[in-house]
Amino acid sequence: MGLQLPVAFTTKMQQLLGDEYEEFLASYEKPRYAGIRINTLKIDVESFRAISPFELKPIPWCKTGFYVEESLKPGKHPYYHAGLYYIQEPSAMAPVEVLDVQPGDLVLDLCAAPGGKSTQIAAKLSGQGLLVTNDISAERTKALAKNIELNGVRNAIVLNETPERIADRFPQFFNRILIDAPCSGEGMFRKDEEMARQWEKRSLEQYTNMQHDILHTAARMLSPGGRIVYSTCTFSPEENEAIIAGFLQEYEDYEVIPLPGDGGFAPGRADWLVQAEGLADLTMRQGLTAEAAAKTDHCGRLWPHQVDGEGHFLAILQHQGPVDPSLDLTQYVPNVPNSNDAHSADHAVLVKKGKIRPHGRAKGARTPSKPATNESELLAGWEHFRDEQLRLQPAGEVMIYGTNLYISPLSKERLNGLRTVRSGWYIGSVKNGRFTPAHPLATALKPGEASRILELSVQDGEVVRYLKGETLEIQQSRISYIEDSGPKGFVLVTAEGYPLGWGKWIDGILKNEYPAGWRWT
Ligand SMILES: C[S@@+](CC[C@H](N)C(=O)[O-])C[C@H]1O[C@@H](n2cnc3c(N)ncnc32)[C@H](O)[C@@H]1O
Repeated sequence: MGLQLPVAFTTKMQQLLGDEYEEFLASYEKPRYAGIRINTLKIDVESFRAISPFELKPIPWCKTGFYVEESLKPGKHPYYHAGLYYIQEPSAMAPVEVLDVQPGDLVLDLCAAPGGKSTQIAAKLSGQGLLVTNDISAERTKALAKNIELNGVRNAIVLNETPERIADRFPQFFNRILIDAPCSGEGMFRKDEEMARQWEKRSLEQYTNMQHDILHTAARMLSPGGRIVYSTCTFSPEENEAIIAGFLQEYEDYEVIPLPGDGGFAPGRADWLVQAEGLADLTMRQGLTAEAAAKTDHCGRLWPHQVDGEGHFLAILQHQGPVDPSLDLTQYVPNVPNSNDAHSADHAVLVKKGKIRPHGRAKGARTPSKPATNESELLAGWEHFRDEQLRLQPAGEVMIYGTNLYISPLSKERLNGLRTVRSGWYIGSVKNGRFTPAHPLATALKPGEASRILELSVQDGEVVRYLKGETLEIQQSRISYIEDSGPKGFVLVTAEGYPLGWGKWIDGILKNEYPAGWRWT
């Protein structure tokens, strides 16, 4: 075997799995599985299937997930850069599927970086409601924010906070909470050999303490009748069933509800808590009752020797409510219109080359002549740009931080004092007194929402040149624009109709506005 598994790990798994162990061990000889999840904020599954550059094999527990051949490098396709799909380990798609997110929900993803599950939640919210996505690591929230933006999410707030500080601000607020807990990562050994090397150096107790604290703090933030999904990518019962049993013992108004039967989930291993040799003392040490331990049978596991995936643990913790009928979730969140609906290539061709009809433009709007210096001038800069360049009236509060503008699904007061990486949809900033649209404004737009569009073809290499940051020669006839905006100025650049970013067109030249940190390398 190429991969060196830690001896203490294999000994423990042999003890736990008994007869199943050889099969489990043999799974490490198989290649790892790669998956993509279609981002339904940008394209529906059938439309993607029609244009997919890869052969797609469905993942049983996720309707939008597909196995793909890793050697085809899905991260190196323009459609990835257009946010049409997210590359995600197949088992990792399971927790959000059972979180049961509906458009309009108030969702917290507490341990979210780099954002695989957050982007999946955002797709399920379909632009309505709120996603608060958080990670304690400042470094990792950079990737989280980027993935939120690449995937065209408008209604997310990205935090870099401790769960306690969020709980102080949002008591009983969210009706869905995901805890994809930090863990010893035993299910990652095949994907990342470094995890196997690190495993022995880390203390299990350090993880279980963290997991306990995160779950108990999350319970403070759940509204009555809401749901928490707890997941890990590790096999150890200490980090899984034992955490859930301890929680159930303390919180009698929760139950673990069974996982759907069609996803390939194996049951939780309550028996490991009460019977397995060497673990009996664990239950005793944690004072777990046999009754609480037994309830963890309803948890679920994806095993690498039973399904095509690296493995995961998940538990649905349902609060018994009752849901307060006076609790109207929308009272917290201004009604951000659902302009993130999935759109197909048909929508993309609605905009034809050349002039297009004006829509929603404020007549007589003028470019502000002086540099913007105060909040009302910053706002006026945005409004002018919106009326001139966009066909969109987004609801939600425009928040100003320094010279940066966001449209946020929450009021500024709610976020005061919290380390906020993104306070909503980043729409632009003011540079040299002029409003400049932000890159995430472009990535979350639909082609029909921009007044000036350039469609590049994926086939002829032009898209890649744009993604590399090159200046392109583009004839005027290729720019589509509304009648009175003219062809000059900011252009929404698309890959066959799917937005990539901004360019600035003047006299046959497209100046590239694709951000340096995002470029194709
Ligand atoms: C398994 S990873 C999350 C993966 C992510 N859910 C995804 O799907 O892309 C666990 C994350 O928890 C974060 N973390 C660790 N301790 C935390 C804490 N106390 N509060 C919040 N996040 C924490 C880590 O920085 C790490 O990014």
